[in-house]
Amino acid sequence: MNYTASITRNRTAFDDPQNDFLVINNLVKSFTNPEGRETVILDDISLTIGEKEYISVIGHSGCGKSTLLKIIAGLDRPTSGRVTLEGKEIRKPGAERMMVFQNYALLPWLTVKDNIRLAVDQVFKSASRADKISSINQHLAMVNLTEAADKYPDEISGGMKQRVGIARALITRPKMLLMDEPFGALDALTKRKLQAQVLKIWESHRQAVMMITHDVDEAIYMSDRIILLTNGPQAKIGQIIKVPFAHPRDRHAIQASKEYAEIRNQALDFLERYQ
Ligand SMILES: Nc1ncnc2c1ncn2[C@@H]1O[C@H](COP(=O)(O)OP(=O)(O)OP(=O)(O)O)[C@@H](O)[C@H]1O
Repeated sequence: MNYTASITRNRTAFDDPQNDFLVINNLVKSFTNPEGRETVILDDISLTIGEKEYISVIGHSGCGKSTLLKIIAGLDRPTSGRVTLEGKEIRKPGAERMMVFQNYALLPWLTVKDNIRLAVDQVFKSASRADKISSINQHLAMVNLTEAADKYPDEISGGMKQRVGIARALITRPKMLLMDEPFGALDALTKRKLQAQVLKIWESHRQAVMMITHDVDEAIYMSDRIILLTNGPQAKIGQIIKVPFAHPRDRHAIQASKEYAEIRNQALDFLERYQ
């Protein structure tokens, strides 16, 4: 395999040659505390994401990663700057952007199947009952949950709950998947299995992904670019690392390469510098 690592610093919007599917332009986000003092959390973030690109965002706790994701989801608004998806400004949540949360966010009184059905009913209001059932079954199978379809969330493991969250997000065919530490609450083995499963699904149905993670190996294994944020307040994009490995990826093959160690060290050095 011919890997060529290219590592760039301080790239800004429009630098990416892919396309301008999601464009974050000079985004600033501040919060005002109860005494009326304003703190700038995210400071002048500019970034362009391609429509089939998998992006990871890494940064120390509290730097503003979830805030950035929430703004893209339309759950919060920037203080200044703009975020556009296919040229349209994001002002509120929409079915073309789906979130996967770290703590699953399933409805405990609904079965696995019905948690997924809820998303289908909200997005595909006019689809026939037969089509909905067939799509739900297909997505349950995709994340290996067919056997658990009629169980309730408190009857299944954390890894299974996260697979329900992923199936629920994927079934609506969003153009962009927003994942906030999706594997953060899982044990090491379940985490590896689910990372591989999600990557395999993404490799066969590519869409734009922004995933927040604290795990450098996860970011390298899964993503096309890694966005490193400096510490808050006033966090900025400190560095962007392009991951040069082609998809589909084999974790062991890429980990054995010289480029993997190089990228890993770059990311860890950055995080150490901003401790
Ligand atoms: N609604 C809010 N009002 C006031 N301050 C907020 C609000 N939401 C977030 N913050 C502050 O903004 C900063 C960034 O928070 P955010 O949750 O985005 O960080 P994060 O990088 O995702 O952290 P972590 O890695 O720990 O999840 C924190 O200091 C947080 O206290």
